Amino acid sequence: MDYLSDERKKSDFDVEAMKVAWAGSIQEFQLSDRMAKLVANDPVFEKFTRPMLGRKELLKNTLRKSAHAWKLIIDLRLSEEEAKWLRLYVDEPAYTDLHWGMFIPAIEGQGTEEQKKKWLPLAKKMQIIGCYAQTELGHGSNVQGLETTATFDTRTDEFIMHSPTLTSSKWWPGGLGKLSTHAVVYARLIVGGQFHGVHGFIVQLRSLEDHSPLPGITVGDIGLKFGNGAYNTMDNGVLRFDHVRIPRNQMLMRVSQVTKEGKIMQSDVPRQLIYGTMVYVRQTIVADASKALSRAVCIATRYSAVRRQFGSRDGGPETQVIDYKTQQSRLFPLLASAYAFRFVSEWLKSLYLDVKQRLEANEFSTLPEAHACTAGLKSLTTTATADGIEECRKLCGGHGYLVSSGLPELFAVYIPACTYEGDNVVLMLQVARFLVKTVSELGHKKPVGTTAYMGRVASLMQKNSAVQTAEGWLNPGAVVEAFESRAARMAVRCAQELAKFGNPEEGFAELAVDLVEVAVSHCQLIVVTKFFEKLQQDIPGKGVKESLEVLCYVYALFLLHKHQGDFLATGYLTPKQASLANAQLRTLYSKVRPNAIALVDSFSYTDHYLGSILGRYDGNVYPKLYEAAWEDPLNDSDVIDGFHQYVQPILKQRLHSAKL
Ligand SMILES: CCC/C=C/C(=O)SCCNC(=O)CCNC(=O)[C@H](O)C(C)(C)COP(=O)([O-])OP(=O)([O-])OC[C@H]1O[C@@H](n2cnc3c(N)ncnc32)[C@H](O)[C@@H]1OP(=O)([O-])[O-]
Ligand SMILES: Cc1cc2nc3c(=O)[nH]c(=O)nc-3n(C[C@H](O)[C@H](O)[C@H](O)COP(=O)(O)OP(=O)(O)OC[C@H]3O[C@@H](n4cnc5c(N)ncnc54)[C@H](O)[C@@H]3O)c2cc1C
Repeated sequence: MDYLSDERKKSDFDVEAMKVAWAGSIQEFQLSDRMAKLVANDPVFEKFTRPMLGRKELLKNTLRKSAHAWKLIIDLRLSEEEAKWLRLYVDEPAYTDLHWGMFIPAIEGQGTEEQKKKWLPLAKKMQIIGCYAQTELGHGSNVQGLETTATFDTRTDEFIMHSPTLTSSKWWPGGLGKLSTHAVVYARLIVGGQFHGVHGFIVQLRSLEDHSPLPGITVGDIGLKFGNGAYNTMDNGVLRFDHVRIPRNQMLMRVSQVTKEGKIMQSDVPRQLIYGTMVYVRQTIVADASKALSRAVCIATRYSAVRRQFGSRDGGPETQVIDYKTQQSRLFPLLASAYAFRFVSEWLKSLYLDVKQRLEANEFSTLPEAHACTAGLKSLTTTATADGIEECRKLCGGHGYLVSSGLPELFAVYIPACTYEGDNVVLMLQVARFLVKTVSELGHKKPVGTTAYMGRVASLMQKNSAVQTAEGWLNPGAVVEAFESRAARMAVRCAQELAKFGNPEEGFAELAVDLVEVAVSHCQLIVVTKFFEKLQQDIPGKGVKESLEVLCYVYALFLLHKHQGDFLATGYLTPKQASLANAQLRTLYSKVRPNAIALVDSFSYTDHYLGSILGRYDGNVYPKLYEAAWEDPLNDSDVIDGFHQYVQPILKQRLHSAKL
């Protein structure tokens, strides 16, 4: 029985067409759908018992699933793209994520042609397993502060990898703890006693025969992390080197080369390319944010339609909690954000691919913008998603706290995204630096791309909003101009404050909080703009574009309401205009309401991937929650182990004293 069928009948758009719009194209939809079903129908990928397992059993279980996934990839001759989707739907962090997601991209981006030819075939056939070993116990954010050394020995034509201090121990790399045979290790290059910056080195860690650590290498797992199951399926590791020698040709040499004689040769490639893998991964993290948020929203939306509280005094049905305005005002902006992040990630991927092609042709002019966009959008979307998952848990009331809701594990797995690949504050400060530089160059350099609006800064500083009615906000020009004016005015104001400091670095440190707010406002502008640009494309299907338009306005006006302090303080809006935006937002929520279930169905998630009783497609929540309770190991017997030993004596003592 489909308990949500009445809800599904209420929608006024073509759900199948929306699935394609969400996926990006019919091909993407079919590919992803095929992989989702392949995983969902395979009992090896069962995941409901995961949070109950001890660490060793948990990790072994992950290895079993990864091996099965690899077998499927080989047997079914899946393409790299199909394999990526398959791993995503297996939905279990594993060493393979770092192998495919960072080790291989690091070699692709920073290796020479010769190095790629040697290492990539081995890695792609999984004859070696690699990880990305950058962070240390003492330094993560400050990459230039890493302490591991790679000292060139001209006599033997080798680098000596060494961990000179405790704080130089590599700490955190996923896949390092127990599984990687190799790592791209980031270390201070020392040639002729001089420091020549941090570079990547391919280092073998474990024997390919018996997997034992090679001489001079100490390696292990860093221990349990937040949550049951969750990220504990990953062997984040610690690594120390004691004068380990590697051949010279294992330094990744696309940016700088060290010759046999110990000479450093710089190519025309900027040194920032050493950070290139992080740019690539940050871009993928934005797409992952839309996945994680849409999952949480799907669970909370379906459950909000099933759950009823209050409202009936005559024995009739109570009110579905999704009909409460407060529930809508918390849930629908998250639904809109999931779509907004999906479309901005689509755009970011195309920006990244363009930059990648240019880099391959040694054209580096767009790298700073790519860095600012990937860093800023990674920070913005992961912060919103982590907060959004927790909000979805609250939206599900008490049952959201049950592991079987799927939300606790999703939250525990997701939240480190705010930290890994760059702490979100540190990344926003990078965006702020880029914006301040853009403002300072306005006199002689025309800003382009996502900062083009800064070129109109004079008019954005003067013009105020012309919106007079709530309907007046349903105008892309009015909304985008509001976000542009806010971002431009905040950036200029900050630049003026910075100019008051004699030392710019001192000013930057002092004004860091304001600078982060400037960066956030710029990134929100990007997301809003890219959503409107998406709506200008041809989006087929009855009512699909109209529904997306509603979500786009919800996203923008929700942000406007949330940050109305900024919009008012910069003088672009009057309090009346801000309250008109809020009135429009209420109307928009009423438009989302009948489509809410269809909008989450459009994510096309299988019940396996959602992993949630509250978010089941058929809405059959209560019987399944009840059944699941009896599957808990505590309910294997009526009297639990330990009762007779620890509880009964207390009870007996009470009976005894009562007799007295
Ligand atoms: C999925 C789960 C697995 C997780 C894995 C991990 O976590 S792996 C570990 C993840 N770890 C982290 O994410 C660590 C986070 N930390 C970092 O990325 C860096 O240490 C930093 C960016 C914070 C500072 O860098 P810095 O000390 O070099 O100092 P600086 O600020 O002065 O910058 C100098 C110049 O470089 C520019 N530029 C900077 N980055 C990039 C870039 N990617 N591209 C292009 N350009 C970039 C910057 O704009 C500036 O340009 P300008 O003004 O001269 O034209
Ligand atoms: C689950 C997980 C997986 C990971 N996987 C890998 C991996 O595979 N490979 C790898 O190399 N690393 C990995 N990491 C490490 C990760 O990249 C770092 O933890 C991350 O870059 C943050 O650095 P940090 O830990 O040094 O934080 P810190 O920089 O110590 O942050 C602590 C606090 O200081 C603040 N702060 C720091 N610098 C500044 C500043 N300049 N201005 C203002 N505030 C500042 C931060 O905002 C934060 O609040 C992983 C981490 C996690 C949690």
